[in-house]
Amino acid sequence: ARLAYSAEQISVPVCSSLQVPALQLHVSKTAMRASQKDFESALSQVKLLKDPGNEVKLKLYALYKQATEGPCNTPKPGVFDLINKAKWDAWNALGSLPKETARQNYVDLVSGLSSSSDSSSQVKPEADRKQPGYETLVVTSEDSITKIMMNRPAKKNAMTTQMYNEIMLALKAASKDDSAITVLTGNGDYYSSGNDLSNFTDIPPEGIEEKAKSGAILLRDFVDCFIDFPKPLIAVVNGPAVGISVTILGLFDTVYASNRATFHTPFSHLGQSPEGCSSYTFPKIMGPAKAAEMLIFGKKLTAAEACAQGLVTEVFPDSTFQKEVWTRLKAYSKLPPNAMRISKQVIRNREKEKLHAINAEESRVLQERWLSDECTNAVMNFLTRKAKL
Ligand SMILES: CCCC/C=C/CC(=O)SCCNC(=O)CCNC(=O)[C@H](O)C(C)(C)COP(=O)(O)OP(=O)(O)OC[C@H]1O[C@@H](n2cnc3c(N)ncnc32)[C@H](O)[C@@H]1OP(=O)(O)O
Repeated sequence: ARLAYSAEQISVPVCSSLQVPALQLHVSKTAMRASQKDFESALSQVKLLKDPGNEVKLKLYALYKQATEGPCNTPKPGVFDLINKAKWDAWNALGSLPKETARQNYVDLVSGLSSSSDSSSQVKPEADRKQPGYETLVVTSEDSITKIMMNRPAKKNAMTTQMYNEIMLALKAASKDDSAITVLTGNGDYYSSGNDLSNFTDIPPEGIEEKAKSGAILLRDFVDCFIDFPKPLIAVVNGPAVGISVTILGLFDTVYASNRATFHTPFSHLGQSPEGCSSYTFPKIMGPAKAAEMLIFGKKLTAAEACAQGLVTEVFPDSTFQKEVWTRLKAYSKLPPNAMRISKQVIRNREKEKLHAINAEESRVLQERWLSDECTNAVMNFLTRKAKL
């Protein structure tokens, strides 16, 4: 019955009944002087508030009636007269609360609503809402959404070692914050061009084997964070996506893409092999033949193709992408957070152990690939391509 009330259905009777001349208030003289002015000002203030929701409106209605007429004195409406019954119930629940107390409670409630609506209407610029401590990301939390935005637009959001570490930190923080959903997206024209190939040039004194080993540990830890992430995780793919930024999409709950986005995993071209659990999630999502074309032959998919194959949830025109996606996400973020988390667990939990084992195996294989001539030559080709031009 509660869900059947629209804000409009409730607000008309509640607000119209608030428009009662102050002289009709029967209160004691001392209390009148002290709080009638406050009460009257609360009555005016309430009309300026943003819709506070049906529950609060019922409270306001009940306190108003109690303050002006005393305890509930009308017959109980019939069971099918849902709105009037809810209003009657709210008023009747106040029992014999004195009029003065009801009036004071009304004033306090309106004052609380005014201050909270004042602070929520002050929209701070993104720079002020930005969480500190990240150099390669912009992390913000609002409207129950934590947004993790990769922020190396000049490098097409290529993922450096620092960015992998910061994404892990941001995901761990988001898993514990009070947001309902978490979003990964990219700043600029790319979602991400995948692993930053210059990661391969930073060889420690212990040698290339050590580099491959630490890379495999980093990769495994990074992908584990996605496997274990407890809340709904949404990718907002604002542009082309390459390599690991594509493969981990199989671990997201929802993937929204601009029609400018493409999906490309050129592992063989780079002498490498699949990661991000894609060797398991891609065949499961799109069937083994389509998965092989992407993961072995590096076929680049358009957003529409990726959607047809189940990797992408929905594609939006680039011109309205941000507006449409964020409107939808804001609506989703208002759903009960525990229910969403539990639904995600029910959907994902039985696969977790398997995914961790697959991640470990893919990381082990890649560690060897990174030491191969095929990989070294491909990376050198990319890093020296401009010099050759
Ligand atoms: C430890 C975990 C390891 C996990 C392993 C994951 C595997 C993968 O992710 S494989 C995929 C690796 N990525 C690529 O192969 C993409 C390489 N980049 C490109 O092919 C092109 O840059 C592009 C097609 C993405 C964009 O081409 P476009 O001509 O439009 O722009 P550029 O001038 O090339 O790029 C601008 C700028 O950004 C640099 N850059 C872009 N992507 C990368 C990258 N992945 N690694 C390093 N640097 C990248 C590019 O060099 C340019 O830099 P400069 O302006 O300084 O020249």
